[in-house]
Amino acid sequence: MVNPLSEISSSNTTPIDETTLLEFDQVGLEYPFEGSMRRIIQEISLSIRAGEFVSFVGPSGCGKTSILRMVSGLSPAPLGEIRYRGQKITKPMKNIGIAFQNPVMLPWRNTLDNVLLPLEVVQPYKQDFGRRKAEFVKMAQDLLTTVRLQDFQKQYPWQLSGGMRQRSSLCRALIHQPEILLLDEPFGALDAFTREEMWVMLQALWMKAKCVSILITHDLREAVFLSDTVYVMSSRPSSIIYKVKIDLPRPRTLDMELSDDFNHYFSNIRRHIQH
Ligand SMILES: Nc1ncnc2c1ncn2[C@@H]1O[C@H](COP(=O)(O)OP(=O)(O)OP(=O)(O)O)[C@@H](O)[C@H]1O
Repeated sequence: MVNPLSEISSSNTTPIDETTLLEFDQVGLEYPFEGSMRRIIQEISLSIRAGEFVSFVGPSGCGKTSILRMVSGLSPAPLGEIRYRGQKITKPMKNIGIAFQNPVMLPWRNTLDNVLLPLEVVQPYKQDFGRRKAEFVKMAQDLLTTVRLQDFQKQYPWQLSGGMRQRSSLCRALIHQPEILLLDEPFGALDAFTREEMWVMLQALWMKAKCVSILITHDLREAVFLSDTVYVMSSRPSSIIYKVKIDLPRPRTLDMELSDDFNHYFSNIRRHIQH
């Protein structure tokens, strides 16, 4: 059985940089609703280490997607602050990768060219694109190989399955080596078998990229499988009601889902959500 103290220990099996990359300091959120302001997030304070994989789970409408928007800087935190390397996030961040539930790929570009796209538009890669193209193609091919799409580089999005498109979009989100990867229910549209395959591939990508990953998901097994830390949010106005460190060794395998430890984590998280 899992030692219950592991839930408050800082043990982690992934060799990563221990420095804090992101800090949430009394972050709150409200939106206008029917003529007044409605509180969505009451207060969240937490910190995320460089290279950590965290998930947020909680009831619909508690503000999970809004957390990603605040971290991205597209909608900076209106109450309290989120700091990246000690600096308050006030504008869109440059070094993030994003993957959503429905990957948008350009239909006139093949898989390889879709993955390369960020390097054509994001500095400092953009200015060097012509000169370093062979190196960039190699980077894209390495990512595609990690998700077993090495034989589909020349296919167009409409020639790929939903799972393949999502794998390509994860490669595209990581090609510019972001420090933070934001994942908003990336596998929500996939069937259960494909989704589990995607967990394994995302884990492989993340272990190579060593970036912070923040996953929003309704799938508690997905959160346990992938995360170093799972945060459970209450309903609106929300706060963090439970934090658990997932002390399973990496790389995790799908067989681990059957283990007592895995199920202990899963049922504890589910119990806190039901509360
Ligand atoms: N731009 C906005 N203006 C007003 N209200 C908003 C805005 N964006 C989100 N909301 C409201 O804030 C609340 C939280 O939205 P958010 O999408 O962050 O929740 P969520 O936890 O991700 O939900 P779900 O699990 O259903 O995707 C919802 O009630 C939503 O209607």
